[in-house]
Amino acid sequence: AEKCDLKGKWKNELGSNMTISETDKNGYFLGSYLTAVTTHTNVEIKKSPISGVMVHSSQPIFAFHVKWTFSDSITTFTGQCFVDSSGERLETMWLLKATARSSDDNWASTRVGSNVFRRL
Ligand SMILES: CC(=O)N1C(=O)N[C@@H]2[C@H](CCCCC(=O)O)SC[C@@H]21
Repeated sequence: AEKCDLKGKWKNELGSNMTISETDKNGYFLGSYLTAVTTHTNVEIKKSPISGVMVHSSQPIFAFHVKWTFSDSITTFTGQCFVDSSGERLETMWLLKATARSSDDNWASTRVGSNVFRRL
């Protein structure tokens, strides 16, 4: 299969954009994420740091987390980079953990979803 490279700029169908850096020889990478959406009202959305790891291969699997700079929450993404007829795409699933006031409220503090990113 052709090589799918994580490095570069990606966008998803929500309009969120992310940039992923070079991966080092151990597969670690950094980046930044600008989300188009948030559950928080009256916050200014800002770029947030990505740190992640991938397995070197032609269609690499990866995992990364985003520590949101404008809310007390973290999203972890897990996925794989594929090459198809229309180019490269990242197929991901994510978990968003928001800070709960107490363990009683914790049941409502994790969101899950899936998402596809294409090259910007
Ligand atoms: C790719 C995808 O589905 N998502 C995306 O691009 N933005 C939203 C979430 C943004 C969370 C911001 C902080 C917060 O509201 O707590 S992470 C999963 C979802």
